[in-house]
Amino acid sequence: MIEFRSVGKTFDDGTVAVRDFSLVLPSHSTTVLLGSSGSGKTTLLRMINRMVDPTSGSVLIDGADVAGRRPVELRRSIGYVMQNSGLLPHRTVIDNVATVPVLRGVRKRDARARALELLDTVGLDRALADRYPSQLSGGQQQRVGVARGLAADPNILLMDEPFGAVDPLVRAELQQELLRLQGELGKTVVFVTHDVDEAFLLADQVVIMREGGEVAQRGTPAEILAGPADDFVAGFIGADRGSRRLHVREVNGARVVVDAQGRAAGVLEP
Ligand SMILES: Nc1ncnc2c1ncn2[C@@H]1O[C@H](COP(=O)(O)OP(=O)(O)OP(=O)(O)O)[C@@H](O)[C@H]1O
Repeated sequence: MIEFRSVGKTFDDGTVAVRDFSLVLPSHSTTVLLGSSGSGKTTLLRMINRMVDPTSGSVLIDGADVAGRRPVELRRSIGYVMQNSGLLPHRTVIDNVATVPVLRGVRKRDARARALELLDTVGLDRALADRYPSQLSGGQQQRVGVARGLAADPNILLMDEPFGAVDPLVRAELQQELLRLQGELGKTVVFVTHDVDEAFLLADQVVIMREGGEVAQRGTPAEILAGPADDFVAGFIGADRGSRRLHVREVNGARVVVDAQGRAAGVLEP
């Protein structure tokens, strides 16, 4: 379990990124921080592995304050996947995946063998292992990024807009892959995005954020859809535009669910 207790962050230049943020993130589930640019999502994510230290309050992992952990050691024990995969350009795919385990003392041969297994896990062909990142597509690079995030077998996986830079089709594929992986591995995933559909698809818990790290609403996707807390949330998730309203239409005796544009979304079971 990860817990933010009245956390604040004011950067050296006086920017208040987060005022007072509290949240519990249950283990083995996915929490999505959803909000527009500058709402403090990345800052909060990075507090978990001490890439950023809060200026007030504390962050706890399984009840222990991360302030008591050595940052480098903590960072290597937590998976981190970012938007542009963050791969080392002069290292091959397999070396990129094996880097952290080697730094943690795993023998190189063992780390490479495990890295090959991880390529399978994220749905990448082992034939790509000796390529350099620039020789991969964007979607393949992101998969390598996920494999690298999983390499140290962390309990916690931090994902900062990991699929933001790939085209919509590949993005949808990566989202499905993450759902499958999460079903198998059951990590504690913290996922940052400003894409509402992505958030609702992946999250067990969604946290909708306003500027300054203020929580506008927290709940399951169904709870938020069923009852947006205010106009800000309704606007953010598109409820006010009716774009998430589904209707039932009778077609040849069957009840078909259609979206705001009249597109068929599915059939209601009798
Ligand atoms: N190192 C820094 N120094 C000063 N201000 C910063 C620093 N890092 C972030 N900020 C500011 O803190 C605020 C929150 O930034 P943060 O990156 O956490 O937002 P975000 O919600 O992740 O945004 P995005 O979706 O654009 O990544 C912004 O106003 C940003 O400009």
